[in-house]
Amino acid sequence: MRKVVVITGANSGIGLALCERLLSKDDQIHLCLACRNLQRAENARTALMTSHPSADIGIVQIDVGSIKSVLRGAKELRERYKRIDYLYLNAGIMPNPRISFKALITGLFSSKVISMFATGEGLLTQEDKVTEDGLQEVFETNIFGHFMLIREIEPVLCHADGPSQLIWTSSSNARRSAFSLTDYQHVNGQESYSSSKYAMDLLSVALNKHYNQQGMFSSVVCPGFVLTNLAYGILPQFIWMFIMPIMWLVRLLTNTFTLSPYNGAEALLWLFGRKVESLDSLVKYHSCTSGLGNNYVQSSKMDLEEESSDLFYQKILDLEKEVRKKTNP
Ligand SMILES: NC(=O)C1=CN([C@@H]2O[C@H](COP(=O)(O)OP(=O)(O)OC[C@H]3O[C@@H](n4cnc5c(N)ncnc54)[C@H](OP(=O)(O)O)[C@@H]3O)[C@@H](O)[C@H]2O)C=CC1
Ligand SMILES: CC(C)=CCC[C@@H](C)[C@H]1CC[C@H]2C3=C(CC[C@]12C)[C@@]1(C)CCC(=O)C[C@@H]1CC3
Repeated sequence: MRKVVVITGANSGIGLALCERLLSKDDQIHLCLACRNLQRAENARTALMTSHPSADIGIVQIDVGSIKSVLRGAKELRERYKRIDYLYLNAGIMPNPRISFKALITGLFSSKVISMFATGEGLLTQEDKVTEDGLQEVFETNIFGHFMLIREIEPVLCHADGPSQLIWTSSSNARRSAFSLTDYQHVNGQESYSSSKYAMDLLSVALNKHYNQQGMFSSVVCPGFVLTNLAYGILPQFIWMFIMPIMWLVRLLTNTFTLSPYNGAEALLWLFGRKVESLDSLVKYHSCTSGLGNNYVQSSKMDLEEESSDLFYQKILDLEKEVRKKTNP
């Protein structure tokens, strides 16, 4: 039977590169592009069909920043598939990013220069807003919409006849100090992206604890720094192209400058087909590119305590209840 692979945010960047690479690895899969914009999804399908003419590709419209859309999309997935083998939770935003050039210049002459390039720590702030659902946009898009999606399609994800895998696109920018259990949506602060990506680590650990026995396994990936639409929101594309030689030099310092979506998708692809017994819930998988341009996967321990993961899980379950009450009074 064909393996069913659903990917959110599949129409561009790392998501689209992952689709290309999955089809090259296994042309027998059924790929489902879960995107918010149908025209962009169609364009992505056309591009994928050009390179893989016999590919089996479906589309489902899901805006993970809208509960209504998630519920509608999830219903469609439940009706369309008996089982989903892989769910890549990849869609993500970093709205209105601002670089602190002062921090960048200071960082260049400090001992933290390598970690600054690897994680972007201290260099970026964002401006978040409240969605129609009354949630912080970054939290809802990067985390909560995806969580609701998982909950809604649980019946097709959890089965006795073989495991299913959830694979989150997190970030090296995920930082414990940007996250607070008392402000898990990051209402107060300007690092909503970093906070949401840290929340992803906490959630993945909790999902493993609650769902492994039901056959569902969750992993977290850091794709490194990749030049995609997300990066073009930070600086225009022509500036990135202009400083490309500098970025290749930075690659000599840190293997996290993967730069191309193809390279960034390395760890996401590596997890496809991996035996779930070999995965460690408390580990993140990083796409890495060496100075010579070779790709490989590295793992690192998550910076968390299981107790915080449990507490966050309880909070997200409470929020789910609240949101469901509002949606279906
Ligand atoms: N670029 C980088 O350096 C890094 C990126 N990441 C993460 O990788 C993931 C992919 O981003 P990347 O490929 O870089 O950037 P892109 O902007 O190219 O891709 C983001 C994808 O997410 C989709 N998306 C955004 N908001 C929503 C929404 N509300 N509902 C459904 N889909 C949505 C976008 O759709 P649309 O085209 O309609 O906007 C797009 O397909 C993100 O989670 C990002 O945080 C992590 C580490 C580094
Ligand atoms: C000379 C040069 C390379 C300048 C660029 C400086 C910064 C704009 C980048 C250095 C590290 C980058 C980075 C990200 C954004 C751009 C930088 C801060 C991310 C935060 C983008 C989104 C992620 O998920 C992680 C990235 C980590 C590294």
